[in-house]
Amino acid sequence: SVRSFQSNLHSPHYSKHHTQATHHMLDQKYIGQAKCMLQKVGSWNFDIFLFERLSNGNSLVDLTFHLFSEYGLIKLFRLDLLKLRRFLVIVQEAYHSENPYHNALHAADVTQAMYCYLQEPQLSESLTSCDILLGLLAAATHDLDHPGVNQTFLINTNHYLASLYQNTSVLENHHWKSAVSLLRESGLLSHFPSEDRQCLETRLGSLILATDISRQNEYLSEFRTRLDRAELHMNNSQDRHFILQMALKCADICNPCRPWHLCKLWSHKVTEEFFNQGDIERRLNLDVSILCDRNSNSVAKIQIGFISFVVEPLFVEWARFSDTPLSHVMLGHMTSNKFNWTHLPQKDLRGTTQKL
Ligand SMILES: Nc1ncnc2c1ncn2[C@@H]1O[C@@H]2COP(=O)(O)O[C@H]2[C@H]1O
Ligand SMILES: [Zn+2]
Repeated sequence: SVRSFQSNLHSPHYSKHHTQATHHMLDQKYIGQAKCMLQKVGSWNFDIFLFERLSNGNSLVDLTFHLFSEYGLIKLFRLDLLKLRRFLVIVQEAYHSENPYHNALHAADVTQAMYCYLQEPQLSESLTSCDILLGLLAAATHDLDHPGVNQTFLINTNHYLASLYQNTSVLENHHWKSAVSLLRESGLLSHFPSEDRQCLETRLGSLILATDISRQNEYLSEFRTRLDRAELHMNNSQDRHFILQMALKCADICNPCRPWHLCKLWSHKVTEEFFNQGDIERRLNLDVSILCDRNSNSVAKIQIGFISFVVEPLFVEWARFSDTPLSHVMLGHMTSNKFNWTHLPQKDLRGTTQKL
């Protein structure tokens, strides 16, 4: 179980005096434990931080590759194993490891959450293999080459991406276009008929663009309306695509719905990235963006606002659509995490990762 890996990690075997050979054996041991963790990849408690350390920083590659094989997508779409691995490696490397939050680990976390949602009865009973392929691809690539600053910053500093995409969904357009170039560069889908490839690239864009958080209200009111009118039919391909968009949106902001120790780590990472941007803005004499001022914000304050105004409204609708044990677990964590941010003493709010 996951617990036994954790205790292994603290075992006294790992001392400075080990030989090359013992290090190799330890590597093997970690790889074995990472493999073992993948047996529980569908668990909402999956500890992606632990998996990242056991897989030596390759969580996005290893996790996505595992899901592709588990779904039989490799055989079904006649994917070349080497091309697939190479594609996943260039995707992982195109994330900026120096970003505290928008790095390959966030992409791996979103992919794992997406997998959990794809397994929900409403989806698993209706999605086609093509839908699943797209859902996983979109999750893995949705923040590709993220610069660690937001759209406002790019606009205010006259970044070329802002003018290229005319100040609208600047980052999401860039993530999409980057994903498409890596797909083409890897040749992963080069054996597909060109209409199929075209369709896949377009749908990929529509999924990634849905993660633009500034457009959340549009997606949410459409979701609400269609739920009210019982208008979502999973045998309709457009409705399935809409649900994939909503699932990806949920996966992207699900970190406040994870168990407390995971939620806390993500919150500190995202805040660190916001505050870094604020520091740069201050240095450049720009207005410091609302959530980015470390002098007037705290992690807890940001989380309480984010949960109340962004996460809760989305997950409440999702739970209407997919009224399952998982949805209840997520809402339960969300509520108790919000309670913790509101009531726990300062010393219990710090984020820590245990070391190998
Ligand atoms: N725990 C969190 N607290 C505050 N903002 C968050 C949190 N998680 C995600 N976000 C924001 O939600 C956004 C979703 O899209 P992005 O991943 O581009 O960028 C994300 C952050 O800006
Ligand atoms: Zn994201």
